[in-house]
Amino acid sequence: MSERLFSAGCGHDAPAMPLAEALQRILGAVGTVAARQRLAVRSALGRVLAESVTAPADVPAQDNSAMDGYAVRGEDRGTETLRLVGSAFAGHPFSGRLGTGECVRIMTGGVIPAGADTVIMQERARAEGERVHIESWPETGDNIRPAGEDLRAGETILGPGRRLTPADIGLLASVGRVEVAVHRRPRVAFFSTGDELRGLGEPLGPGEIHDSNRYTLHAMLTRLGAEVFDYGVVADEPAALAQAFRDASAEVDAVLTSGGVSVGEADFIGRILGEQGEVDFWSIAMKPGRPLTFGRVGTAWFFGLPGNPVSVMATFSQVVAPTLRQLAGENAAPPRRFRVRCRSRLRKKPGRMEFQRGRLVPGEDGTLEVESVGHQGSGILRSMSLADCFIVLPEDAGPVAAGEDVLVEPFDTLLR
Ligand SMILES: Nc1nc2c(c(=O)[nH]1)N[C@H]1C(S)=C(S)[C@@H](COP(=O)(O)OP(=O)(O)OC[C@H]3O[C@@H](n4cnc5c(N)ncnc54)[C@H](O)[C@@H]3O)O[C@H]1N2
Ligand code: MOO
Ligand SMILES: [Mg+2]
Repeated sequence: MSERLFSAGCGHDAPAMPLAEALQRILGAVGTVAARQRLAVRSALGRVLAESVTAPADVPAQDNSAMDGYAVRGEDRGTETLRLVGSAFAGHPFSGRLGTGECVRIMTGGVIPAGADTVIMQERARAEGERVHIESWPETGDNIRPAGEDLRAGETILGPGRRLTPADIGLLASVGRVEVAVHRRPRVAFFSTGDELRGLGEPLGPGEIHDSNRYTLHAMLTRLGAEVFDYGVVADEPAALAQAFRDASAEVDAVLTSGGVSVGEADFIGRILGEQGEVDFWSIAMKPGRPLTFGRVGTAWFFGLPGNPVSVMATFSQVVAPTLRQLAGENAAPPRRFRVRCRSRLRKKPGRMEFQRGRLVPGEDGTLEVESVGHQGSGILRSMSLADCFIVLPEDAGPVAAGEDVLVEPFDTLLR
């Protein structure tokens, strides 16, 4: 742990840190999981590439036909009848060379025979045995997909830090890649804290609730491709929490908890983190999510997420996800935010950057607009379920009147 990281911002009287500053601090401290492994291309979906991949040859390797029809010579343009001299089906090239007045039957994907430079689609021609009558000539060069049109030999097609998408998997296959080097997945342990929490299938006593945060966390971690270690529910008891901190931090890159980070008499996370590890900051100027706590325990990074279910999701998406993406070696872009008209009136007090839950809708003229999903309390998990974007309101902003522009951040695959 660097001196710099833990030299400032600690203590329960420190002011809430702006989100951007907190992120910069964390990302500056957290490196990348160095270990790599080689995986079969088929198994690499969602993994982060740890090498640069170049195309060993042009794709497609040869000029080929975009249509079923006849390969011809542009010089013969205007000739009404051509002589059929062979065929070029996909996988079965024509081995000869086209002479004056000749054509070759060709199928989509068939290699353009030597001498040919144009394909006439079969709807524009009529064959009678060896004679092919051309009804209308295209421009010379039409209906040909040139070699290297998709990829050029030597061209970098994917770079380190790329999280592989389905298209990338296909692209790798298209250049004949069998295996790729990827980063090891980040290992993340997590547990819920709270005497009131009951597991699924257990009846609820007075004042008890079902533990939902552990399920949301598991789901979001799964979307990020983390290797997860679920340590269950831990009671609001310092000794039990201290033990859980020790158990969970062994051999993982990060530990996440939910609950117990505020100032209540059963909120022990900050204290235990201080005893078992180090606290960097414990308050962030974001709503929901103010008491987000960050530090280090053993060799793992620690994130104490607030207990409120929406606070868990908001802090995870804004702070934990970028951190885990970086740990995983991903070259992640900052969140994409767009300015759109807001249909709803929004309550907001200056002080914290807010992540209100919204839904994107087409306006009267089809332009994008956003509306609030309603109740914005940080205990209203339904607001996340109904939403498809965050309405991002800056720290110093006040209320928003209906019809004003706001910034929206559409949910990506982490939250959808
Ligand atoms: N006097 C103050 N009180 C509070 C402040 C404050 O600044 N001063 N901040 C509020 C804010 S903002 C938040 S956010 C919460 C954070 O609370 P904790 O992280 O201490 O979480 P808990 O007190 O343990 O629980 C809060 C809330 O969430 C429910 N919860 C907890 N875990 C789960 C779970 N796994 N699944 C579902 N729901 C869970 C819990 O029952 C509570 O209702 O503090 C405010 N208070
Ligand atoms: O900061 Mo808290 O998450 O608003 O309820
Ligand atoms: Mg509390």
